[in-house]
Amino acid sequence: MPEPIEDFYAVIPAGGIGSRLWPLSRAETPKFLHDLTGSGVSLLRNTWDRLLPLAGPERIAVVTGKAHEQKVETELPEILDRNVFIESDPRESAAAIGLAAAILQRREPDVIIGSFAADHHISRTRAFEFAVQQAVAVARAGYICTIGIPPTEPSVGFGYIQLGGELEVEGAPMAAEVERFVEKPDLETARRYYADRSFLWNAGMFIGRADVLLAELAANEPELHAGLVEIAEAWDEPARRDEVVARVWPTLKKIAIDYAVAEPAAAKGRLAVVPGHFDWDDVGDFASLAKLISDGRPDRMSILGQNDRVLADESTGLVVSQTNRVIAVVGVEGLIVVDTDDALLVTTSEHAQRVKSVVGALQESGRGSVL
Ligand SMILES: Nc1nc2c(ncn2[C@@H]2O[C@H](COP(=O)(O)OP(=O)(O)O[C@H]3O[C@H](CO)[C@@H](O)[C@H](O)[C@@H]3O)[C@@H](O)[C@H]2O)c(=O)[nH]1
Repeated sequence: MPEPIEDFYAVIPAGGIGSRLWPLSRAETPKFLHDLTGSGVSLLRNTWDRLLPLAGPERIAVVTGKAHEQKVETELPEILDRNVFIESDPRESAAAIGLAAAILQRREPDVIIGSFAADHHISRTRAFEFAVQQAVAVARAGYICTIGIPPTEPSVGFGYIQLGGELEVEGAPMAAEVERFVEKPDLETARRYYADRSFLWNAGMFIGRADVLLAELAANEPELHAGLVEIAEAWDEPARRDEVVARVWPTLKKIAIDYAVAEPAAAKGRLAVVPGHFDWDDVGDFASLAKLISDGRPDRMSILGQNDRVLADESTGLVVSQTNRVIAVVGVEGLIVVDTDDALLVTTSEHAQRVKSVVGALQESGRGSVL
């Protein structure tokens, strides 16, 4: 096991409702609070455990919404209070990660931070650790470093990283400059990038010196940066924090870090990448969840939950059972059934990405209580 990296802080932004996993993932209990892989613990807890050898328990921070504060602390009883950063409302990943960067940089001017999604599945953790160790070495050299995953399909759900020239950084033998970063291209572009072997998927991890990340944010989104710095200055003073947060946070622009930092940094030659040779899955929809838990047997029905109540005969796909109801599936391929107390979803693997639209429709039609 590696020794924790001295000047490193791991940040876990835990927000977003995982709308493609509705009705399993809800506003109250989003994806990161679920055990989707049968490991016995939530994805958030898995993320914490994975980061522990790299950062140590006192140097992992979580950025999350007010509504999830209690649950996060139950999942991570050893997290220090000073490392839980609560947002009054979600303002997307640039604000969430930027807030952590601004607070931590004020406390420790030269700190290197790594941001890691709360809801991904990763196996072969030694290879993950090696990638992060290399990314930290690259960050010390002044770059913002991403981790790139070899694509397996032309997905439109990921950012794409085009590899540039090799980087000469000690401790990072596989690092390269990023020629171009393109967040979630359209299908035609994704197909082109997939066919071109110089592109990797962005794994959604950003490692950089906090001051470098903040400088990039200041250059591209000056008002967002100024607001975050104002909040960070008051954060560790309880008497001022509430007033400043209440006044400034709601004014901050909602934008993903991929647009606010990664794309522009790549255009200026300040973004780097280390390939990740570990198994990585963002468990973004039910089709990928079905694949993940199929145990290498796509010819069978995967079952999550009360599996003694599910009868599957010559069927493939996924049944998620959260009720006492018996579910029988006969002779259907690629079926997805998600049964919860107040909502039932039926779709197919092929259409799993479209589940997100149900969430929008429920919101618009005033039936948001089941979200
Ligand atoms: N605290 C907090 N966290 C947030 C918020 N919005 C998003 N996050 C967190 O930020 C991370 C990224 O989430 P998204 O911004 O929804 O990104 P995405 O659609 O999953 O795409 C990102 O990840 C892909 C890999 O899964 C990348 O391929 C892509 O380029 C991008 O970085 C996740 O950990 C999510 O929980 C927020 O308002 N508050």
